[in-house]
Amino acid sequence: QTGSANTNPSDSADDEYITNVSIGTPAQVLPLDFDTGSSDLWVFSSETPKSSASGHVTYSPSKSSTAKKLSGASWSITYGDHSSSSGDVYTDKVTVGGFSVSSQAVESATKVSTQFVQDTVISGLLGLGFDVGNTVKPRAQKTWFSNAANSLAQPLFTADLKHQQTGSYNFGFIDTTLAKGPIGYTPADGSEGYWGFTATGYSVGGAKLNRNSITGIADTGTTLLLLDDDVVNAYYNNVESAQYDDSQQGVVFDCSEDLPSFSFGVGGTTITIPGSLINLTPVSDGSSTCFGGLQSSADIGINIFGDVALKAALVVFDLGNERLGWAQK
Ligand SMILES: CCNC(=O)c1c(-c2ccccc2)csc1NC(=O)CNCCc1c[nH]c2ccccc12
Repeated sequence: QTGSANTNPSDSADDEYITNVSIGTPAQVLPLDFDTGSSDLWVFSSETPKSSASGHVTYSPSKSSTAKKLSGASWSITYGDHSSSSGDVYTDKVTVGGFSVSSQAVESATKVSTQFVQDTVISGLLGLGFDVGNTVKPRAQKTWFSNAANSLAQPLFTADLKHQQTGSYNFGFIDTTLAKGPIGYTPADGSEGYWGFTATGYSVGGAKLNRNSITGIADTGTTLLLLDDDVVNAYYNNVESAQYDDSQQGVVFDCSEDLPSFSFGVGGTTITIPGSLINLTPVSDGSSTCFGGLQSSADIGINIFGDVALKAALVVFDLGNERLGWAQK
């Protein structure tokens, strides 16, 4: 068996990607952000304060004949950007791209931070990280993919995120027609809950790859490509107008600049992010100053290959073989 779900950028900056998920009986369809950088499936619900839930599609367990309260269970999550949510837990039928998990832990939010309240295009997150990262207590719960894996044709999923176009999350199969180049595989480290891996080198503007390895995570839930300062500087040294903007908390440049590409080696293949994907968006509507899709990871302590990098590739999250595959698109 397999599943295939379309996913769409939430706005003109590809800030996040929205995928519809069916929860309960009859189906309640919620737009969720699929997140390989976390391991909780949590939703705005009938238990979320009305003021916070305003504008969001919500899940009502009381309206689902298959919902069951997971008695005594609670959850609480805080992300690196200091956004957070918490609540209690139900199990219910959850269908993604036509594939159903009959008893999935659905974490109902009784509290959500401002950032999520304001982000009305999503009703929560569907974690695709490793189960070790799940925050439910007293007993951690499995992710939707972990519950599905044994019944899928293959225990893997792929992410095909696109700039301002519809992409897909496919479960249980690899559609190689989505890629232009071969898939390079490299071991995945799931010990922290993330999909960790090591790139073998990088280059700017189509030059030969160097041998400076970069260890980081493949994270669909983070918008940017966040790397060490020496890499970021090596890149922006090629961008005439680039400068750090305190108010924007990042590197900005003239929107008219012709940005160089950024390439990294992984699993014996090279992934090249075209410069156009690194020109993320004007700092505000109509501005001729643009915000970079590549920024520093210095104050994060971990390198994040977020959506800016993932958009350049078909990425295979292979749980069965504990490996990540990257193919140029
Ligand atoms: C900016 C979001 N990313 C992070 O905070 C993050 C960090 C991280 C750590 C410290 C400082 C900044 C980031 C490490 S791994 C990692 N990745 C995740 O945490 C993946 N999940 C992000 C979910 C998420 C956080 N804030 C949102 C706002 C809208 C949609 C989704 C989200």
